[in-house]
Amino acid sequence: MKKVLIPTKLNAVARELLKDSGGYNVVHDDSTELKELAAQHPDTYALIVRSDKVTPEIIDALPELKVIVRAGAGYNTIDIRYARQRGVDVMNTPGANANAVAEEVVTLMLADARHVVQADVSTREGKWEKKTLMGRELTGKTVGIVGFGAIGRLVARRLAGFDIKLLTYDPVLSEDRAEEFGAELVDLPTLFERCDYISLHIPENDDTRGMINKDLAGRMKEGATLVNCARAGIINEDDLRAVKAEKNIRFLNDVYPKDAAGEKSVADIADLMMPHLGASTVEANYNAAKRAADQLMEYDEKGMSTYIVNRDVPEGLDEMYADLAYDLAHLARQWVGARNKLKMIETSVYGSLKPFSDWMIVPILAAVSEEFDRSMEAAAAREYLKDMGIDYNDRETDDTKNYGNTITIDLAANVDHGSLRRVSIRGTVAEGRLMISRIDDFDKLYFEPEGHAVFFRYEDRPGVLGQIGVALADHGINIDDVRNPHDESGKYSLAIMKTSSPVDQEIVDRIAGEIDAPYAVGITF
Ligand SMILES: NC(=O)C1=CN([C@@H]2O[C@H](COP(=O)(O)OP(=O)(O)OC[C@H]3O[C@@H](n4cnc5c(N)ncnc54)[C@H](O)[C@@H]3O)[C@@H](O)[C@H]2O)C=CC1
Ligand SMILES: O=C(O)C(=O)COP(=O)(O)O
Repeated sequence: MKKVLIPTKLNAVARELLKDSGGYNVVHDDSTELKELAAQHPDTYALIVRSDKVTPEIIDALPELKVIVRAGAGYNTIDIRYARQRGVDVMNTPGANANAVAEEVVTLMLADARHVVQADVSTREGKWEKKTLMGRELTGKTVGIVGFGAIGRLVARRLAGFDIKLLTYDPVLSEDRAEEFGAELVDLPTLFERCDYISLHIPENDDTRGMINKDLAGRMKEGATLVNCARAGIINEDDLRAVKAEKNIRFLNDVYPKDAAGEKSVADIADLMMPHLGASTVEANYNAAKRAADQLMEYDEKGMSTYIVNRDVPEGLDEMYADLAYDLAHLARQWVGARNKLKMIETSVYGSLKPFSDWMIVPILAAVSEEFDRSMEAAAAREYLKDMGIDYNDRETDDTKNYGNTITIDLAANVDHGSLRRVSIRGTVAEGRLMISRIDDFDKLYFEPEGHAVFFRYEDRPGVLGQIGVALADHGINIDDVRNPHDESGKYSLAIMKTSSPVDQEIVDRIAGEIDAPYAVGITF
């Protein structure tokens, strides 16, 4: 049974669903520190968290860990890059708690506009501050939503009853789509200049950290309100502090650098502060818990999930093609010699995959270089290649060749005395399976890159397959499947054998010597 650790306050539905499925041993404990729980349960397979910090130390303490599910939206508290390096997938449950946040935003806006907290305190104290607590109405005001995702859209819908003028900024949103929500798509400076209320609904990441700076805050209208129920790091606190004093900005806040008791650095500038309660409703907690359990079970069934956030596959690209690019590059790298210095990578991407050809360098590089982190961007990959002195060429391709949706990867590496060793490998996805269709001149292979395999290229003659089979058997290795195509000239043969267990390159090299095969590779996909 797979062990699932839930070290957080999460609706019991997650625990129950997983237990009922019969496949999971669930440890749900929200009163012990995650660090301590990790030490107690090193055999944890999946971790389900909320805003709990998942550091490299936690990941390292769980050597069996395969997946982290963030029951919620923001995953900036999880070291997703480190998780990637360790082969751990990270998922979130987008939208599951969005309505709770949207309602919190409306609550904060109205509470501040009508001085609800202050009025309660002073009335309890026996005061009658009817004159000083004059309010403002939300109706008819201009509201700007930064980030028009699950929460941003719901804020728009919930506020619709107030007859507001709605502006939004989101780089992936089209004007037409914004219009469908009754919103005008504008740039960020315009949004800050025109709105009475601005609500932030973007993730915190390298692009958005400190995004709300002096320039943007300085554009706000006198007395306008800024709501942050997204993440603390998005706002440059000192810049906001400076502008707030000048312009009487109202600042309503739910989020902090750290989710913990203690003094808050924003206390002097925040007009309302909540202890990160955006998602803390019974309904959202149930939804997120259920989604976390359902997604985990689906992930285990299919071995894949569209909710994975640290594999970085672009929208519109079937994840399988990213895996294909990885497997092709992995095989090509072994083919040119895993320890030989790589000199050149060339990709030829056909059919509907063409728009993603630039991005393909990410899984390719992850396959050919252990240090490269698959969660990185294509631009970083190209920089990395430049630094390593590896030529990279994404070839223009011609679809009249009828190659369908295929990827070809050519690699060249330096062998002794500056000579180059090259390989060209093509593959596709057919019937939902990855297929390697060509290696150099060996065509129509349709070989599934899965499990363990050995490849030997040799001058064609009878008896070689038998020799390889006997040599493998001597090492206790069984053969599960064999292909033995000839190249176009008919002079060379390629033996592809799937084996019951991995075959050390040392054994492969010894067999290659016996059968005089200059190209020989043992690989596990
Ligand atoms: N206070 C709380 O308890 C909660 C806070 N959150 C925070 O809210 C954030 C948004 O959540 P969702 O709406 O569910 O996520 P989402 O992924 O559905 O939406 C985020 C939107 O932000 C947009 N975006 C990304 N970078 C941007 C940029 N530089 N400028 C403008 N827009 C940008 C994206 O295109 C996307 O449409 C989460 O990442 C999380 O940090 C989420 C849930 C609860
Ligand atoms: O889902 C999110 O991004 C949130 O910020 C909610 O955090 P929480 O689950 O309440 O710790």
